[in-house]
Amino acid sequence: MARDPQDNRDGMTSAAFEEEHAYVELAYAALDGLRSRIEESMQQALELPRGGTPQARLERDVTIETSLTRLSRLEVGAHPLLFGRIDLAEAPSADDGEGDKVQTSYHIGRISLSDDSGDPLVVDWRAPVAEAFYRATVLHPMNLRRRWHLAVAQRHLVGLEYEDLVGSDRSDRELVGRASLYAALERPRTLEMANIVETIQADQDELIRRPLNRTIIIEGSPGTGKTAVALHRAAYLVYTYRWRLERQGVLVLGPSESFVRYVRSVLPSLGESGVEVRSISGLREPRVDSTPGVDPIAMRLKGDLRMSRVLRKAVRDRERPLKRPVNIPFGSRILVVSPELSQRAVTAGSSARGRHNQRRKVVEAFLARELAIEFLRGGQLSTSPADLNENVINLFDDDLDLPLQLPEDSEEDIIRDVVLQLRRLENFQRVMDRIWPSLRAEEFLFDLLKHRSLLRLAGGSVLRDEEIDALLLDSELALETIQWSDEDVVLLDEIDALVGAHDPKIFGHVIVDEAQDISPMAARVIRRRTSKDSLTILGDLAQAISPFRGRSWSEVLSPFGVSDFELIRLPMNYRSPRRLAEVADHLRRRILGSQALTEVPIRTLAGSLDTVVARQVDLVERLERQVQAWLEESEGTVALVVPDGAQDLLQLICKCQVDVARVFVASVSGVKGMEFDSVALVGFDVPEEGDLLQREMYVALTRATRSVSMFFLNSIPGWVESMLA
Ligand SMILES: Nc1ncnc2c1ncn2[C@@H]1O[C@H](COP(=O)(O)OP(=O)(O)OP(=O)(O)O)[C@@H](O)[C@H]1O
Repeated sequence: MARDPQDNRDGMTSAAFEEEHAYVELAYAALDGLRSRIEESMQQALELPRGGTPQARLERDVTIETSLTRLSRLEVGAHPLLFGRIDLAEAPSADDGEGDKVQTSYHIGRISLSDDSGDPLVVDWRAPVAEAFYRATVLHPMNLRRRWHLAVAQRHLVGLEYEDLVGSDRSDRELVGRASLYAALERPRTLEMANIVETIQADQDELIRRPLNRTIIIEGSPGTGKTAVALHRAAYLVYTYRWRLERQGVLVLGPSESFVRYVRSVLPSLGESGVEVRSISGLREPRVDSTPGVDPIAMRLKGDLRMSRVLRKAVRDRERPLKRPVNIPFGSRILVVSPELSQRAVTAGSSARGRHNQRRKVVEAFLARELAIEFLRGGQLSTSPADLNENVINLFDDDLDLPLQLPEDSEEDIIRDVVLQLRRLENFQRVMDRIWPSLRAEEFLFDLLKHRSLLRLAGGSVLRDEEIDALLLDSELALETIQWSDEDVVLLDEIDALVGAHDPKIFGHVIVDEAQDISPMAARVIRRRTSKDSLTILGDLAQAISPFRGRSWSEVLSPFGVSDFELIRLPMNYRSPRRLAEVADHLRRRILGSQALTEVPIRTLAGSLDTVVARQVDLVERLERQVQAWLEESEGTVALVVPDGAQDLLQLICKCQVDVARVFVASVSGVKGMEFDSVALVGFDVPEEGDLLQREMYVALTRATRSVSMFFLNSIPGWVESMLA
């Protein structure tokens, strides 16, 4: 990185600086001008008289709609409008029109802007021309002579630097915009992730700009920028394939609601609103409040692919003929639904197309028609006093508009009339509910998980007895008060699909972050929302902490129905300071064994890691002191993390009196994918290293950008001591 040769010591008065300073002002003035022109035309449309021809009304609505969309695309908030400039080595030939101005340098920014004559003032970072800004290296200069990095704050240029790409002897692995990158990496964190658009590195850019209709897996250890790549790729795809993705949209999936909150401001800060960011359980419509599961056995079972067979069978079990005949009083007659008739109705439903709830109509039509034919043949005359009573009521029931048989009516007319009346009859619907009920996922799952007999009927051939026991809900629970788990919501979504309750939205591209823990059943939730083979999957097998940990990428991917994918590794760690990277590397090798590859930590900060033994009685106080010290040391954030399942400990440390705007308290699953300046790991004291605890420790420890303290409640386990030695 070099400064402009004419720079004086503070670099503020050089000719280049002045020139860029003026350019930044010009670009902001153009942005303001464009915004006020759009606002003006929208205002004019709003002031038009309300009435007018339908054509005029339509035009006005379109003007308002387009103005609002254009304004939202020009929204850069407090972020710099532009941050880079590229100078071309050779000007492109101007063969597309005589007298065209040949552009030899471009400014790169968050959005595209042109001057009054239509020449680009700022080029959107996602446009093809901007690619060289991120990717050019000395070995592959991509026709760049020089690359500039502009630091802009509050609409003014405050710093300027450049790199020469020709005539320099730097190696190809050079970081792009080193000074800006380091400044970004060293800044204190907030509880919301920041975008990296100004400092995207070449290998990240290459992944961000991969074409749409592919499945790629991006793996990398913690801090290699997977989430950053995921979000910038979403913004890139929406921009580049706008005409295809405008309606369908792009979906980014994260591991939890806290993760969704953590990343939610990145896409708006990139000026992109066409991307939905959700957790998997947050995908289902209508939304169900759910919490992460606590019982690993039930969690594993509910995520197991066998559940799709159990649920399919459970739905079929609700499509069942009557065991005994049922009488339906109808006028002065009794129509009998025999087991044999109900069986034929079920068979008609089973062989029809569509899903369970839609096929109910077929069953209903079949049954009503058969009964109407019976009616035509005379049915049975009612004799029982109860029936007669009901018949009398039926006869005077306004709703029952009994078919009046006129001589000219054809048999078909009469049948049609009877069918209509039967369908409105409560007794008839009651029979329908017995043989082919209309199913709602919540009630259906609640019934299934509450009754051993139903579970055994549905799952007896694929689940063992102890597995059925593990799935059973507490018999005291009521549907109105049940707390669904995230895994239950995955099952609800499967049931929706089986019964045809809600048709899920299909996205043009789906990006799945932290995919290592996606259960096979959750993969089906995603697959139902994905257009074929247009997926970006990101994750790290060493960070798998769910009951499905220990799988290979092929195993993770198989329930997605994708067999053709490319696996790419991100090579650099942008998060961990040296000491933490070293310990993390050690843990990674213990978890993955010989397959563990090491990423290059690029930060120079040493960082710190210490251990504390605290007794339960003074744990809260000691944590508070540590948190206070960290908060005074830097403006950043702190996380207090306990192992998953340590509910009591979590409740205890929630008592810490801390600044909630900067301190986050959670178990390991709740901090997956997130980042904090300092992290306290609390209660990881297991004498023997277990696979799960090591993985959880790995996830928790690698959240920190500066310091980690491990608080043990008994003593420092030997395996931890030897690892830290
Ligand atoms: N090119 C870059 N410029 C500036 N910051 C970067 C860049 N790449 C990554 N970072 C920063 O590095 C940190 C780690 O990135 P990110 O959270 O995307 O990593 P990750 O691979 O998803 O980690 P994990 O596996 O732990 O979820 C973030 O603060 C991110 O902003």
